[in-house]
Amino acid sequence: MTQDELKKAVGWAALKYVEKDSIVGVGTGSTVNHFIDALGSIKADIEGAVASSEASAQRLKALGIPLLDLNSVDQLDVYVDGADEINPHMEMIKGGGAAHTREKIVAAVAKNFICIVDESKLVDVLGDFPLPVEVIPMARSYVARELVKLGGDPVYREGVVTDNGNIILDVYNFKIMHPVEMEKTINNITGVVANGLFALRGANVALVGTNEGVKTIEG
Ligand SMILES: O=C[C@H](O)[C@H](O)[C@H](O)COP(=O)(O)O
Repeated sequence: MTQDELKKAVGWAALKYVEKDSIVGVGTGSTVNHFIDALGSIKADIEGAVASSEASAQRLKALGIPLLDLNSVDQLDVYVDGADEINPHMEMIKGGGAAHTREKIVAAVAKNFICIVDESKLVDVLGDFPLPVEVIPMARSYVARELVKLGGDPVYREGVVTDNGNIILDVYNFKIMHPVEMEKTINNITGVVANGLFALRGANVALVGTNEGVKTIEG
């Protein structure tokens, strides 16, 4: 199977976590795009969706799935999203598409985070994928210097502006042995909006697309 076929398989497999008449939290990215297509096939059975990005919102809208503002929702049963890396503790790196800040916010409101990935995203130690950090534009150089002090190698993602109007620094050469501490440490740098580590709030379930079928890992 191609990587896109594995993504499609997990996108559709995630439908089984969607309750009737519920509001669904929807992530961002090429894997989630398959989940959005799947959601379109049951749109009459759900109340609507909360999107974690403008891109996902557009896609949901195009399929006629009602969009809700997160501020009008107390709790979501499920949040479905992809990841750039996921480790055996269900901790992730996200933000390859610069959407991680809003993803964290929507995930925070959800009871269950269902992570959908193809098997290339499974790792033992996070950090081969450069860690995305969303930064207020005027703080870019300061934050970059602080990230160097932590042992990383930050690179400005040229030409990318997040949905929140900020910039992204991708941090190379981190071997992230303690994701929770690292997530807190980076978020404490003044000027950082959010970093792409999802360790304080990891996934509850991972659906992994493999050539032998979709595997379910519970956290
Ligand atoms: O900012 C983007 C998100 O965190 C994505 O969920 C992540 O990058 C995975 O995307 P994809 O499913 O396209 O590999």
